[in-house]
Parts: sequence; structure tokens; C-alpha cells
Amino acid sequence: MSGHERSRHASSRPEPGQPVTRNTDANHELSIRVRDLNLWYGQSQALKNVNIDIYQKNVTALIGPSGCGKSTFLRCLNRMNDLIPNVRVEGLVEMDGRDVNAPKMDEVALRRRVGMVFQKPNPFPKSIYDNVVYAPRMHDLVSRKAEQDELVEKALRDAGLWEEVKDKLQEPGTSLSGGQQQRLCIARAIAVQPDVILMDEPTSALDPISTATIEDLMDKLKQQFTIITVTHNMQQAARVADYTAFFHLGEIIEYNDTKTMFANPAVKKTEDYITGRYG
Ligand SMILES: Nc1ncnc2c1ncn2[C@@H]1O[C@H](COP(=O)(O)OP(=O)(O)OP(=O)(O)O)[C@@H](O)[C@H]1O
Repeated sequence: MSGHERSRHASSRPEPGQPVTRNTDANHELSIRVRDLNLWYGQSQALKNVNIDIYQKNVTALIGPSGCGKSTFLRCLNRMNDLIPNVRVEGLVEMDGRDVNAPKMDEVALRRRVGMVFQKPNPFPKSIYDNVVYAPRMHDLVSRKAEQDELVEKALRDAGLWEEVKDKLQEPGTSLSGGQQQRLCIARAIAVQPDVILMDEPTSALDPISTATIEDLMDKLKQQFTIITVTHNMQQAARVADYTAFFHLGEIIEYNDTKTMFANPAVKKTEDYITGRYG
């Protein structure tokens, strides 16, 4: 089988537990490569032989029933699981060709390259301005006040929040509405110019209008960043994601471009889940 045929084959019928391969053309450059990833919390295995290629400057959605390992997988990408006791990880997670779990990998630098936005907006108890500039200062990306001002404005503009907050930058981040707080958290994440942004159910605590605003934002941000998002909302996955991975009991059952997966799922379990027959 030629490389092209193999990638078409993999793209139409990905085998659970098998590496998913695709063409890496100009639109599909590899960001993250995961091979045979297994993770245990104590004796309990939460991820089983996960294999996936995640592409730069696309939105990839992780879907699946509660407890199937989506958040656990997300945390493998910036080594947040290291912070949980009794976690054991085996397998390869490579970002831009570098092993994320290598002993010489600097975790602080890794987390700068891989930002994270959580389900519940969690601004620091600081001003709007300081929320955005905190990490860039910590990483010595800015020093002069003018540089900081410029960076704050750019991050807030990119997060679609500038017009709403430009006259109250010294007010607490927590004084904003839930949807605005979430955009502030996105501004905070992008202020250090990461490569990847992980989003763990970023809209599940938000009203429909704030949700639509964040979805539009994801569409814009993917021009600059690789976005991986967990969602329980199938319509949201269909709207925002270029690729979707369906997790079930710690395994990836199916991974494909979103249009194909939703229109023509290769596996019955995927079909049952996305059509709401269980989950
Ligand atoms: N800190 C932890 N310690 C022990 N077990 C955990 C921990 N976090 C998650 N688990 C277990 O790992 C499995 C996967 O959980 P995870 O939170 O990754 O699933 P999920 O798909 O993100 O779920 P949800 O959609 O409900 O957020 C579950 O059985 C869960 O109980």
C-alpha cells in the first residue's frame, strides 16, 4: 500500500489502538504525536493504548461519555498528571518531535508552550491587566511598561475582550461576567504565545451567547494556535472541530475529520454516542 493509500485507509477506517496516520501536507502539519499511551491512577487504568496524531492550527475535539479519560488525556499533554499522586504513565507523547516525558524536558517551559483553559473560569485574584501580564512577566517575555501594555492589549484583542475592558484594566478579573472571565482566561493563556491551547469543557459553565462567542473565538484562534478541546456538546464539536476523537473506557475508538465522523462514523459505538443513544 502506498503512503497515500495508507493514509486514506487510516482516515476512513481508523483501527482502535492502532496508530492513526495521515498525510502531513501544508494544512496538516503534525503538532502532537501520541503512541501507545497508557496511564494508571494507582491500580486503575484510565488510558489504554492511545494513539493519535494531532495537527497544528486545527481544532481537535475530544468527545466521549463521562469518565472515559478525556481530561486525563489532556493533562498528559502538558504533564499536569505529574501533579497527581500515584499516577503512572507509559508510552510516547511527542510535541514538535520532542518527548514531553523525557527527564530533561523542562515542565515550566512545556506548560508555557501548552496553555490550558478550564471548565470553570478561574481568573487570578488580580486586576484584568495583571491576569494577562502575570505569566509573560514570570517567563521574562516582557520588561518595559510599554511592552507590557502592548502585550496586554494584543492578548485581550485576540481573546475578543479588549473593547469590553479597555477602560477598566485595573479592576479585578473576578468582577467580569462568566463569559468575559473565560475570555480573560483565554487571553491569559495566549499571552505567552503558546503553541497549543488545551480547553477542558470551556463553555459548559456559560450561557448560550457566551458559548457562541467562545466558539467563534476558537475559530479565529486556530489561525495562530493548535487547539484541543473536550466537549460533551456534539453540536459544538460539529461546529468548531476540524478533527474529532471519540474516547470510550480509556481508549480512542475512532478518530477522524469531524465532517466524516459525524456524517459517516466507522464504528457503531461512535454512531450510538454522537446520535445520543447513550452517554
Ligand atoms: N485524580 C484522579 N485520581 C484517581 N482517579 C482519577 C483521577 N482523575 C480521574 N480519575 C479516573 O480516571 C478515569 C477517567 O477520568 P477523566 O476525568 O479523565 O474522564 P473524562 O472523560 O474527562 O470525564 P468527564 O467527561 O466526566 O469530565 C475515571 O474513572 C476517573 O474516575
